Amino acid sequence: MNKIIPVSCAVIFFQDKILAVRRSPQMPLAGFWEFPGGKVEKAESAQQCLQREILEELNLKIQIGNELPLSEHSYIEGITIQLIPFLAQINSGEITLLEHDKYLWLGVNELFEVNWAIADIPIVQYLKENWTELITD
Ligand SMILES: Nc1nc2c([nH]c(=O)n2[C@@H]2O[C@H](COP(=O)(O)OP(=O)(O)OP(=O)(O)O)[C@@H](O)[C@H]2O)c(=O)[nH]1
Repeated sequence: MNKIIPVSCAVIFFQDKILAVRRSPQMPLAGFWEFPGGKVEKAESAQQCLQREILEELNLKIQIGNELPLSEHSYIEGITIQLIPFLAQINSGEITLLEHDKYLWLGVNELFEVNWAIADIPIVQYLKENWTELITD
């Protein structure tokens, strides 16, 4: 039996760059870069989850935009992570790393300079291919 775990994540953009965060040593997949977000809980939408997680992880309030294509990956047999990415912009707050240990703003030519979690790679590739249409201020 395969279990699907929906995970919302935010592609936060600002001045032609997107925000990437690094998983800290105490997290699974430590050292890998990802988009901030987390598992969608019962009784919340993917967007509600994202507002909650971004506040918990970065102390930011965001405005959520379009949903981007899903990416699925199975790190463990029988469990599939279904990543649901949304474009987002910061509404208020300063980035405060409450769970991750590093963040970077990446431009289109820097996207692959970090070691992304495997499930993120198709999303990053999609961003690279559609950058101008997607990431405009
Ligand atoms: N948030 C987030 N998780 C990702 C990404 N890519 C990716 O493979 N994942 C995986 O998706 C899962 C999300 O778990 P999480 O630890 O961020 O979520 P959470 O805060 O709800 O976790 P918890 O309830 O286990 O504490 C992890 O297995 C994580 O490695 C990504 O870009 N963002």
